[in-house]
Amino acid sequence: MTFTDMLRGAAQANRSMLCVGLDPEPTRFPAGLQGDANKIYDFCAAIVDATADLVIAFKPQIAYFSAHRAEGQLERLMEHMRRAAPQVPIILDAKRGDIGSTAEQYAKEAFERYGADAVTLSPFMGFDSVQPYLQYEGKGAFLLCRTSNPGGDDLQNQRIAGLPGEPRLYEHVARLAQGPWNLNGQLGLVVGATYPHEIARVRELAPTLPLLIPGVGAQGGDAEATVRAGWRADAPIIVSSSRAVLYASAGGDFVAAARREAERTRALLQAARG
Ligand SMILES: O=c1ccn([C@@H]2O[C@H](COP(=O)(O)O)[C@@H](O)[C@H]2O)c(=O)[nH]1
Repeated sequence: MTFTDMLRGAAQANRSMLCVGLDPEPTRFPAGLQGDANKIYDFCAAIVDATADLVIAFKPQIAYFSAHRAEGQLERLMEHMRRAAPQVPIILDAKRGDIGSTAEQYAKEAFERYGADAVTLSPFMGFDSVQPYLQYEGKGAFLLCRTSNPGGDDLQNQRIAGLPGEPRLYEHVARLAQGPWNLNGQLGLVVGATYPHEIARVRELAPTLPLLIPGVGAQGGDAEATVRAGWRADAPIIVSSSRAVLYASAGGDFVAAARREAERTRALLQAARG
């Protein structure tokens, strides 16, 4: 089964376009786990178990694990997600980008070591830095296109003078991903929920690609505008929220609170489809 098949299956089964992001920060854990980096697995597994029937995907962000020397816990968590929620695809948010020989190692890390179904990548180093990931049949790769942070303007919004029509860099990335770079239909794009106009533009240029859309919740992105701009019946969007779900409560009820916030966000997104 390919990553895209998994996405469609989870969207349908869970009636969802919500992705729960797993960004474990021990200082924000509830009492009993608080400050303890050895509890990263326990915290994340509890969130996974509470939300697995509500999501289209899970998105662990690798930095939150490696910063705490918790790669072993990430391996266990990936195994747990595959066992407890086999229908839900896992997007490893690693934002890799390097020369081909190094990219081969990063691809091996994402798909063989961690068993991710998809990975996030920076396209900045060009196609040969993306190609090694495409050797893994059925796996997905999301290219950063128009990111959710204000600094995304610095490069992504600049026009490329040498190209016909002087497209903005993010528009060029969207065209490449929809067209010549998408050799086996494995590519998707990352577009921030904080920029709904750009989501709409990316959707115009990349009508069939899955869009990974972080930025609702803690970053204040507009969930309804996001869906109106990006959702198409035949092209999934994966709207990701991390902190708003993970830290919905700092108390002993954090699991129930996370589920409530995931339910609330899922309902908001579904309702916006019109
Ligand atoms: O443009 C981007 C690309 C990736 N991210 C990642 O998504 C989550 C957002 O977390 P929240 O707590 O929901 O704000 C985080 O892992 C980022 O690294 C992004 O925010 N924007």
